[in-house]
Amino acid sequence: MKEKFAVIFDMDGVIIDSNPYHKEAWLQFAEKYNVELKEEEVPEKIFGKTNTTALRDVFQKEFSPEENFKMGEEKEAIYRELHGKEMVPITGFREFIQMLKDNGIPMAVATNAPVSNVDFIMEKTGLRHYFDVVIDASSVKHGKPDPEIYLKSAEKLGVPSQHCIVMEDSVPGAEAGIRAGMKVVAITTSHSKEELNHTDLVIDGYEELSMEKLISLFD
Ligand SMILES: O=P(O)(O)OC[C@H]1O[C@@H](O)[C@H](O)[C@@H](O)[C@@H]1O
Repeated sequence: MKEKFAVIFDMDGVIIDSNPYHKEAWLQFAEKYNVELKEEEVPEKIFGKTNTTALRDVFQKEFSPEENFKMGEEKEAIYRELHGKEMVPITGFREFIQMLKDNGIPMAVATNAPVSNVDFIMEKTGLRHYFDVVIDASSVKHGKPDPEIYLKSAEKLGVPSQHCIVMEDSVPGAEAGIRAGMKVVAITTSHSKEELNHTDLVIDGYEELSMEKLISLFD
């Protein structure tokens, strides 16, 4: 691959290992509203989804945009309270993006999460300055698994989508990257290798990645 490539990161489960806290937050939220939500249902119903989709699937009804926003923010306040004190990037993540930066690789964050969580996580981890583009759920019409957020990120980075690598942990997120025509590397923070093995590469940790390995995805 002679041309420059770009890397677009999902946020939850890729930059920070947040899904255990999201799971607990959703269980508390559902209990408060007296809605049945079993722990084992959370990965499929919630991981990688927008709050609008998760609220619809958990409550089994459609909410107005205003209700989605209000209830979503209520759930996220529980999440931030639970995760805020101990938030650190996933082991090896900081070193990985430093390596990309040193090699002049453009980087973006594209997340189904609301902007309130993006701001909170970027501030807590101090990582925002690494990214040329940061896009949250409010900037697109259709969240992942629709490819819109990844296509928009590539456009903003000024890199053709076939020269982009997506880093994902969720099933809908990996689908969005594949549908965007990008290379997808999946990390097993939230799902098993088997659930992610339709991607280009599955890793258990960032220490498995090098510039050579990333370049070889385009061979
Ligand atoms: O697109 P990302 O970064 O995986 O984030 C989207 C969602 O990821 C999920 O895993 C969380 O439970 C959600 O609450 C969150 O909004």
